[in-house]
Amino acid sequence: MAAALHFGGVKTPPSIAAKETLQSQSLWPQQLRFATSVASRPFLCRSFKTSCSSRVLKVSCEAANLDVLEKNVTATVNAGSSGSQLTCVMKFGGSSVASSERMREVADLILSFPNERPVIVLSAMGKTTNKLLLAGEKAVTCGVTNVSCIEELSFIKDLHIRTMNELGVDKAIIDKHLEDLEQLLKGIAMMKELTPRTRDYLVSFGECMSTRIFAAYMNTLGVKARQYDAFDIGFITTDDFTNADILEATYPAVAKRLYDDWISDPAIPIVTGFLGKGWRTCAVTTLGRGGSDLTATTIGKALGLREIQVWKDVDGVLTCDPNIYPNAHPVPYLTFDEAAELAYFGAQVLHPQSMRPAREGDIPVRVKNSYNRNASGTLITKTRDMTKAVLTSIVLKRNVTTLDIVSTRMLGSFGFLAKVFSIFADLGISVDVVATSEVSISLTLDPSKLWSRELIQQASELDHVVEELEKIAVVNLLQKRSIISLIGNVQRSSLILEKAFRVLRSLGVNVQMISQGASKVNISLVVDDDEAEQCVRALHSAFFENDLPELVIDRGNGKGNGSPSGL
Ligand SMILES: Nc1ncnc2c1ncn2[C@@H]1O[C@H](COP(=O)(O)OP(=O)(O)O)[C@@H](O)[C@H]1O
Ligand SMILES: N[C@@H](CC(=O)OP(=O)(O)O)C(=O)O
Repeated sequence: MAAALHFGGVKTPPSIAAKETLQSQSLWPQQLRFATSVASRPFLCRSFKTSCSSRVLKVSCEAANLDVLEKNVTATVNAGSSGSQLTCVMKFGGSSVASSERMREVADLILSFPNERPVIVLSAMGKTTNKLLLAGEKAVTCGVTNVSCIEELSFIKDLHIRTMNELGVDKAIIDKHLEDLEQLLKGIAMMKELTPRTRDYLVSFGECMSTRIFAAYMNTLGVKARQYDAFDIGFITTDDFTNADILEATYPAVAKRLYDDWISDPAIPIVTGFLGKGWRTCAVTTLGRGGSDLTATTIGKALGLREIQVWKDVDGVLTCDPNIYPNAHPVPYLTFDEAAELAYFGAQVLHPQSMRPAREGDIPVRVKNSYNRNASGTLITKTRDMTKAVLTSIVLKRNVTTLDIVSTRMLGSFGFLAKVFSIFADLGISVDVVATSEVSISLTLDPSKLWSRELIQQASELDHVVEELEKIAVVNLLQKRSIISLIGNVQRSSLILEKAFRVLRSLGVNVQMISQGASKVNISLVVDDDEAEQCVRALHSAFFENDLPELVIDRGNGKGNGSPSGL
């Protein structure tokens, strides 16, 4: 296998000390509201402006027919005072709103920021999405008459009804959803199939119900709140069911709808996370698992808000997955690039695409713990002071397939690389990590793209990839691999690699591939799945607890004997 390392120069990002100082003085400083220019976000009339004019894309979507009308719309924002605009997004994930008790806590948390006028984004309660998917799968085989006995359906009904009872809200608000959900499951049972499109419609019930319950609860507290289904307020997506992308038309549409409503009748918007509307089909789509983070950052960008807060069940982005290493600790600052890389390479804490809107809108993202609101969390911004940074976080992506492709020299090097990548493009398979020489390529395939397909389809797609590649190369397909990503200051790559390899060598682990991404914040190492967790734990100890193994001598068995030598 050929592995290529490319260590390019990295510019030291300017310090964000000024912004950080403001934020440390007061958690959500008013001053930052005016930090970015209105001109850079033409749709918005922020601060003291009383009206603004902008070109808005109006999308009307009717039965597989998309009309995109460009219209000059004058949105009049009669703010009255600087204090009346929406200020931030607060997103609460499933773990934050898992029960009535949690919903009370979240309402209290929101109200503990009296200077904020937030847009709230909610996920489905607890593990509702998983339960809905399981119920759907059971419905395929259980027969129509047995649908009402599906355990997960009963669980979902009980959870939501109990929550409404305990919160004292009118149960009628989700009666129709519970009825429709059961009907849908009967439809699936009758058809004996669960298509990706139906799957998305099925899981949408989770967010549609949690937001209705929460908005009703806020109203009972005397706080005016208004529920929104994202697919009704302009979240326009591709029709890639289960993993849809947000289209540009979303930003002006969402901004117009939320601002118009806010101006004419102010009420805290409570928006369903995770959901959209396919631009061709007009059917409900989802943004991929964990997609409510992306909903939050999209709204933040659309409205040009001061800050996007994502409230989780951990004290921020941690130095590694706490399920692998319970002593992982919070990372106080990250750049959008670091966070994106971390999310893309498998850290469940953020949706892989969620940093894009925040970066484009240059809106800080704060990851906080709704169970421990005083923890300072992680602040994600465009730049940060990297002078002292070495490693920020270690991320593990399991169950990866790697391919070693060596040219049979039927093509020149240009033709070879182009042909290889065109095969992946034609099959719609994303590649994660790549290392190349002139005549060979080692790469890993993005498992999330394969997960969304049926197992049988995955297997035949892999066969097909290999078959195509074998026309020009010798191919070696290796499964059950893991990517360990070292996210940090790759300007210190030699230091990072020296330390990392010392740790891996002490474990007797051979790295099968190594690559540094173009983002310059990530070094990826590919190892066997069954060695990966042990490696992450040892790397964490070495980098974050200074528990570095002694230098070792290789005695020919690849394991070393623990006695120091110059590496
Ligand atoms: N590097 C990491 N930092 C923080 N949490 C992580 C990390 N890697 C994995 N996790 C997991 O991500 C979970 C939070 O993400 P998620 O479940 O999507 O939150 P929510 O449902 O609240 O949006 C944590 O409970 C933790 O187990
Ligand atoms: N409920 C969806 C969307 C989401 O973002 O959830 P969470 O915020 O709990 O990760 C899911 O489980 O994927």
